[in-house]
Amino acid sequence: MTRTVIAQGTFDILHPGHVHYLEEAAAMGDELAVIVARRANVDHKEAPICPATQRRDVVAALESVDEALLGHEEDIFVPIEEIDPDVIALGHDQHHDDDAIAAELEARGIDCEVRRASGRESSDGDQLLSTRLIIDRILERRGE
Ligand SMILES: Cc1cc2nc3c(=O)[nH]c(=O)nc-3n(C[C@H](O)[C@H](O)[C@H](O)COP(=O)(O)O)c2cc1C
Ligand SMILES: Nc1ncnc2c1ncn2[C@@H]1O[C@H](COP(=O)(O)OP(=O)(O)OP(=O)(O)O)[C@@H](O)[C@H]1O
Repeated sequence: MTRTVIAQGTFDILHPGHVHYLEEAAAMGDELAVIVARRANVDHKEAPICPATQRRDVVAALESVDEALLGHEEDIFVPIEEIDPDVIALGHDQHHDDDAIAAELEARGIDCEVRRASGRESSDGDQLLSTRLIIDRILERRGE
């Protein structure tokens, strides 16, 4: 039986931390589907710069990704109900609570494991492994 894994995030400006996360998530099963967050749901940090369709299309082009789709505007569990995954791979720093997600899955009758991926650190101390760091560097270099 094919094991489907779900990963999710904003993926505004891609960097090797995203590549690491999605490769690790893909290795948790046979097929990886990635839910790309809608701008309206990115409320815990600055809103993304790139449009949602652009973020989805770039994620879809990665080798580890079988499918990338736009998230639901109001109910983040709707795509999960449709895909019915075997594993949800949370990112190492995603603010979601593992137990709360597991409880909601159970309440909706979705039999799915919740796992946490690992974080990738800069190998030479110089890499910019977060979208925020990349944007901060751009603003610094352009003298904003
Ligand atoms: C299981 C799961 C499903 C999600 N589904 C959606 C969704 O359908 N639509 C959406 O806009 N965001 C969805 N999200 C939320 C975003 O993917 C994301 O966590 C957040 O909005 C962006 O923050 P981040 O990139 O720091 O994780 C989901 C998150 C989780 C954990
Ligand atoms: N360095 C990293 N190592 C492993 N996973 C990462 C890394 N950076 C981001 N991710 C994961 O990628 C997914 C999408 O992350 P997101 O788009 O929020 O990127 P980000 O670079 O962390 O953004 P920001 O700097 O704005 O918080 C999340 O699940 C996150 O945990």
